[in-house]
Amino acid sequence: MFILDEVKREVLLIRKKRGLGAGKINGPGGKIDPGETSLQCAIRETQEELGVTALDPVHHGELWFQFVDGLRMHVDVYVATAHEGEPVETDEAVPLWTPLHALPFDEMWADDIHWLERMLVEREKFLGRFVFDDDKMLTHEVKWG
Ligand SMILES: Nc1nc2c([nH]c(=O)n2[C@H]2C[C@H](O)[C@@H](COP(=O)(O)OP(=O)(O)OP(=O)(O)O)O2)c(=O)[nH]1
Repeated sequence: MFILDEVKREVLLIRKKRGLGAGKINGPGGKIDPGETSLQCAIRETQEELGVTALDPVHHGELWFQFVDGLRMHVDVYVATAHEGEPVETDEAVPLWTPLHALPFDEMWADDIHWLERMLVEREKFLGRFVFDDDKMLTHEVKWG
């Protein structure tokens, strides 16, 4: 989930403290619970990780990851331009309001540089496919529109 402040031109990121991608900067998110939609999951994870409720999130993209060890992962990406509550640090994450022109790609997942800024600035929708060997991205392919 990427929450935007359109006036300040900032996005609410997190530094993740534990779980997959611990130490990395990312949008809030996590695994779908039984019976939940991906949208409900993204809203719940954002509440759990930051104490903030995203309002009217829009589905903006899909990430398909193939890891060489066989693991596959599918991630739905949402953008919200309104929210309730002020972000707080939790056991899971530190909130980071970040200018859209200064996204910290060197501390993010390796694929993010290929879609995140264009999605947030141009508000385009996308589909991304990536092959990873552990943390290292081997191939990337992004389709827009
Ligand atoms: N931006 C971006 N996000 C990614 C990438 N890979 C990846 O798993 N994510 C997201 C999807 C999830 O929101 C989050 C990983 O969460 P997870 O489901 O494995 O982990 P978690 O430990 O937080 O899960 P949970 O126990 O809270 O459900 O990171 C990536 O390459 N780029």
